[in-house]
Amino acid sequence: MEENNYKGIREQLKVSIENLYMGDLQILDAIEKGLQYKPKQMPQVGYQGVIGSFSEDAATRYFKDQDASYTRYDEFEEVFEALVRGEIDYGVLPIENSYTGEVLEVYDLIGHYNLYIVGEEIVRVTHHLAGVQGSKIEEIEEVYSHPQALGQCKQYLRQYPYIQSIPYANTAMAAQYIEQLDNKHKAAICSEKAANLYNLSILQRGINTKSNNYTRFIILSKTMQILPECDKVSIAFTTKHESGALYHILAHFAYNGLNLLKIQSRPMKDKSWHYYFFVDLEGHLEDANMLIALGKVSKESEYFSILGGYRQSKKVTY
Ligand SMILES: O=C(O)C(=O)C[C@]1(C(=O)O)C=C[C@@H](O)C=C1
Repeated sequence: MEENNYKGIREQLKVSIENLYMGDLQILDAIEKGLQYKPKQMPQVGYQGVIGSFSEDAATRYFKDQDASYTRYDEFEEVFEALVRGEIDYGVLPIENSYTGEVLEVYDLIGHYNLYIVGEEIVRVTHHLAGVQGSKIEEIEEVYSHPQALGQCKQYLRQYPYIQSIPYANTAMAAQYIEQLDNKHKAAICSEKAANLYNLSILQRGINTKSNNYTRFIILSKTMQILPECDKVSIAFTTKHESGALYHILAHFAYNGLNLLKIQSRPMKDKSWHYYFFVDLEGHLEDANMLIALGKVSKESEYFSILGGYRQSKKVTY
């Protein structure tokens, strides 16, 4: 009598997913490693700016239940470098604001460094105009802040066309600089915490154009770390330069019932008019439909990388 080789649907599904990743099995290995990760006690966390920045706010909110220690860096790229060196376990970086949009430098750095997104935190961003003690709005000639913050307060600043907006590395670093300058003609746009810490007086509160002003921060790590409740997946890929290439890739998300949350393109710096696509999808890296779609996309794209699976940030309630 002939033997029945029926393996069961689950077993067959596993084999067909494995076949889909043939030649790219390291992708499945990285996911499996990510699923086995155990949260580290007392992590070292890095962010750009100084205390009082929105990045510090995002970092301390995200790691509030862990006994984390924090290291500050002057530039976004220094946070990436510290992660690669193993100096910190996590880096917290702004990626997108609800009003001014993407922090493009951070997208470009994600494309350049092989790091993973392991979480995200959305924070409410309220900006204040702050000057040295005794200064008055009418006397301000220059205002310093991060370009994103200047953009988020543009409407307010338009009332004072004689005030020059000067880009600075970070909102709280701008506040610290104003304290050092001790000049009543210069001001910073920063958080209330930064104004208090750097001994500035708030000349005008809440100057952001939209009161519902939020910035989404990502948490980066050297390894994939997938929590059980993960409901968001980020990937990066490049397509062939031919008709329908992106359309065909996006079709895999539609056919597998995946909701696309965001798509962003960025130029490949060493290949003119070619682009990296960064895509966020709703779902879990353990789901069969997700693995099938990503397996197909990896086969059809010239470059493909899973940036991570993580939990979507909770709604901001403060
Ligand atoms: O963290 C800070 O305070 C920053 O200056 C950075 C940053 C950003 O790059 O988006 C963070 C949040 C706000 O959107 C404005 C500026």
